[in-house]
Amino acid sequence: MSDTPINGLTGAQKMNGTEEKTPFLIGVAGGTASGKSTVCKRIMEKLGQAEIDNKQRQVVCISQDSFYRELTPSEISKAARGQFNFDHPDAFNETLIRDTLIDILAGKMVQIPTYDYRNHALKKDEVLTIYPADVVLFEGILVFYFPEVRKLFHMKLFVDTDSDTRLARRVPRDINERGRDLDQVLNQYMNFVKPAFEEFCSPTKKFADVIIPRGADNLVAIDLIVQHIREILSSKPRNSEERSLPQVRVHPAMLQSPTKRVTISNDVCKRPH
Ligand SMILES: Nc1ncnc2c1ncn2[C@@H]1O[C@H](COP(=O)(O)OP(=O)(O)O)[C@@H](O)[C@H]1O
Ligand SMILES: Nc1ccn([C@@H]2O[C@H](COP(=O)(O)O)[C@@H](O)[C@H]2O)c(=O)n1
Repeated sequence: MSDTPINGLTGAQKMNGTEEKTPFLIGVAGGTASGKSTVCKRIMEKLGQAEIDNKQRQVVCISQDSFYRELTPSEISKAARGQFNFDHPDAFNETLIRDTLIDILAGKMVQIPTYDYRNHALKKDEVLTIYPADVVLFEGILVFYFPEVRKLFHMKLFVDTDSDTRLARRVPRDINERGRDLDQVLNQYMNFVKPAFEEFCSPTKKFADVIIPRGADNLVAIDLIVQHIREILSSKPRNSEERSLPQVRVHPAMLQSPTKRVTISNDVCKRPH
């Protein structure tokens, strides 16, 4: 990458006396079950990154769901009844998303928790360590919603899958993987997911540089994106030893964790169930 400033950051920044490379940050937005994480997974696979050890990876993927804010006891009981709006921007910790991405752009290693959809809470004892990489994919329903976050991306993708297909995928996924029953999934969808998609997510499509119709089925779009990433990677140093790992941002939720930390090292795009 050249040293031409992109989004206010330069390709190489001085940190603690060490030259740090700024990763190329790609935002991947789209409605629920549009295929965001599947698209990221395909990109990682095509780049031969899926099987590589976390520390050595040049491309990493992070989910916005790791940044759901902690709920109060009354919100947790609402969530258990399917009456909490997880699709509203207020459900996320915007400041932490921004600060974490800024650290990543500064070449720092960060630690983030994974998300437990069954208990509507962060898994404080399952930590995903994100080592400095050349390309970082950040995927989620509202990654383009917050202006302070949106402006950090070098490239913005929007996965555009029709809402019938998304609902048809969400129902079995939420029942099989997220511990929900059919009534709960449909009620939550009609009361919160669909209206919030229309109000908050869909309007962010206009910020995208590339819209990917049909998600992971769109092999042409994925190949074009992969080709672009290859060009970025070919201009970056290969040797991960050239990077230093000076500082770690630890997600505040993990500071309260009394249990041991598990570093998940080989998940392509961690979407816990
Ligand atoms: N192109 C596809 N064809 C069939 N099933 C798909 C496709 N893309 C995603 N899925 C399935 O749909 C569900 C949601 O996909 P996922 O990639 O997790 O979406 P998102 O990250 O946008 O929520 C998953 O069960 C996934 O396996
Ligand atoms: N406790 C939670 C947290 C989130 N959700 C739903 O997840 C969706 C976002 O994840 P995708 O993989 O579908 O992009 C979002 O639509 C929330 O409704 C949930 O149901 N419970």
